[in-house]
Amino acid sequence: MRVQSQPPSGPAVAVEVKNVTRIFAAKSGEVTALSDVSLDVAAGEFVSLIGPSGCGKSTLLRLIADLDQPTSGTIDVFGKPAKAAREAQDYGIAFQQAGLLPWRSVQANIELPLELHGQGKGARAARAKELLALVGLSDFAGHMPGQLSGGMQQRVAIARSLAESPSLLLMDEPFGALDEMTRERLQTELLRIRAETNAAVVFVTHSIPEAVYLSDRVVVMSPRPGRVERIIDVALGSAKDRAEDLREETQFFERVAAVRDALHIAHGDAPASGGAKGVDIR
Ligand SMILES: Nc1ncnc2c1ncn2[C@@H]1O[C@H](COP(=O)(O)OP(=O)(O)OP(=O)(O)O)[C@@H](O)[C@H]1O
Repeated sequence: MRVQSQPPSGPAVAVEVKNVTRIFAAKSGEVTALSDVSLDVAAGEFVSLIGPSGCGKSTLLRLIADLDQPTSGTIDVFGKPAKAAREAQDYGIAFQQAGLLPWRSVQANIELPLELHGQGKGARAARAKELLALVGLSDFAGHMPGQLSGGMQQRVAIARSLAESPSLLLMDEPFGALDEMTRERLQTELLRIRAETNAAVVFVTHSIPEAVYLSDRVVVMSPRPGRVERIIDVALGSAKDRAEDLREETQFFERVAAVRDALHIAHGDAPASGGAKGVDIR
């Protein structure tokens, strides 16, 4: 199976967000979604963004993906401006809705980015085969998306985001619409995929346990206008050393409590005094 790792000579920083502010024009006046946000994500690092609803998590991810532009500040991806990184296909994207084309088979969906970028039929099919194996769907290449469960569709979307071996994955609540069991299974699968690909990941979630289980660092954002309130170093080992039983360990609960307290402080509550709006503290 082909795996991708950051070349030793490549930049050590995957994403560099510097003093980014994003102000939207709305009917009721201006909305400051992000205010002076700075954040670095190292090559190969998994960073989650968590914070109350409307604090600008998706906005920040969209800015990194160059789907939107900051009002002020700069964003570099692997040392290039976000626009150049998008043009160079340096990252893959997966969102909450799998976003598969219903009239194309699973394999054809995975091949789509390769097809759009002119890769030949044989090479595309070989890559799709590797990716189907990576996400555990080898037997479903010929199925149509509508014949798959939500969790399977999400795995297809992840396979598609990995098609061009990106060194960076941008994921906006990719498991948000799934039941708890499927969600936990896919989290473990994502850890495995990441251990194999060594891609950096920026991951938006509302779930504290999900953020802790997956991440090297958890970025806690303040209510709108979103700022980086605190960064929690999870320090629970590398992706390949994490497994289901981690969820039962004392250290895991300690990190969950640390993120929860940081969210309460960001929200202006006393620590551990009730939930921050829009964040799942289960
Ligand atoms: N295109 C837009 N035009 C106007 N306002 C916008 C636009 N996009 C986002 N906003 C506003 O910016 C703020 C941040 O939105 P964003 O979707 O980034 O938050 P979020 O933290 O991802 O929220 P949630 O957790 O609910 O998904 C919100 O107040 C939202 O209404």
